[in-house]
Amino acid sequence: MPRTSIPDLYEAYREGETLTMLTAYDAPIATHVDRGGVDMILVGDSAGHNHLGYDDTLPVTMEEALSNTAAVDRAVEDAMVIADLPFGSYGQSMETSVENAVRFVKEAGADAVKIETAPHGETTIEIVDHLTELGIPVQGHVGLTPQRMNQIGGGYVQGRDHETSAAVDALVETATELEAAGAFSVVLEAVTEETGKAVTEALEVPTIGIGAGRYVNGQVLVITDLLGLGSESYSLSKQYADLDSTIRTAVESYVSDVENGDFPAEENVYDPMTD
Ligand SMILES: Nc1nc(=O)c2c([nH]1)NC[C@@H]1CN(c3ccc(C(=O)N[C@@H](CCC(=O)O)C(=O)O)cc3)CN21
Ligand SMILES: CC(C)C(=O)C(=O)O
Ligand SMILES: [Mg+2]
Repeated sequence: MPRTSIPDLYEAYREGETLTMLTAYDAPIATHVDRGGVDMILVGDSAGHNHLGYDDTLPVTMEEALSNTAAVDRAVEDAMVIADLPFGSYGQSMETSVENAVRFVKEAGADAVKIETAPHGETTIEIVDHLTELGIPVQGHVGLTPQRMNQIGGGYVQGRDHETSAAVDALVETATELEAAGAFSVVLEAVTEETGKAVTEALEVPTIGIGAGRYVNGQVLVITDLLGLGSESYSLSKQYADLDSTIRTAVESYVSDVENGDFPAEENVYDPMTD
């Protein structure tokens, strides 16, 4: 069975199914995310802080993002694999933007790419248009766009002052422009529920929310938040497991077993060769 395609996604969406997406940065986690049944796996540039130990997403390089995507690609059978284009890998010229996006498809096995767009960001909207024409499906991303954190200044909810504000109008217009440029769906990050609803109503393609309330067409979370693995807790998220304590307890038990001489035990020791 081939992986989930754009038509498969649209069919599920038309049938009223709420779409599911999670991030993954490596093969073992991607295996569980895939077999667990999500529609889309995003190899997020949130790997920066959640996988690679950086402070945020900005330092993530092409090579790191390609390596993460290839690892996820090798593990995934069913879900659509979307590569998040890292900061600086698109936007400086159409040529390098296309070249870099193509590498995710050709070298790393991505089925689609995702690009962040600032309010009315003409440059990235044009890139979405070009990539779509070349056969690379593009997911848009508006609202809080962490690659612009140096401008935004922190984890601030975007376009908060209700439907009347210019900020919300700009979000709706930008998402509409992304759809017109060919984006197959649009991620909405950290916006009020009213904004999420307004953008979703304005678009025909599905909206995927993270901290965008209930009236969107799909949800995405960062996998390490969901697993309780080395991340802060955010009110937009939900923690379904506590891997931090599971892993810490396992490591401490190993250390004390070795120190106490309880590991290796008899069953962990090889017998001599017998004839
Ligand atoms: N691991 C991880 N998971 C995430 O979900 C996540 C990140 N990292 N990094 C940044 C983005 C943006 N996120 C967030 C998180 C909280 C607010 C929030 O509650 N903002 C408050 C202000 C908080 C403040 O004063 O700093 C607001 O009212 O705008 C917004 C966006 C979560 N996101
Ligand atoms: C949170 C999602 C949408 C993302 O862009 C990421 O994980 O990098
Ligand atoms: Mg991202």
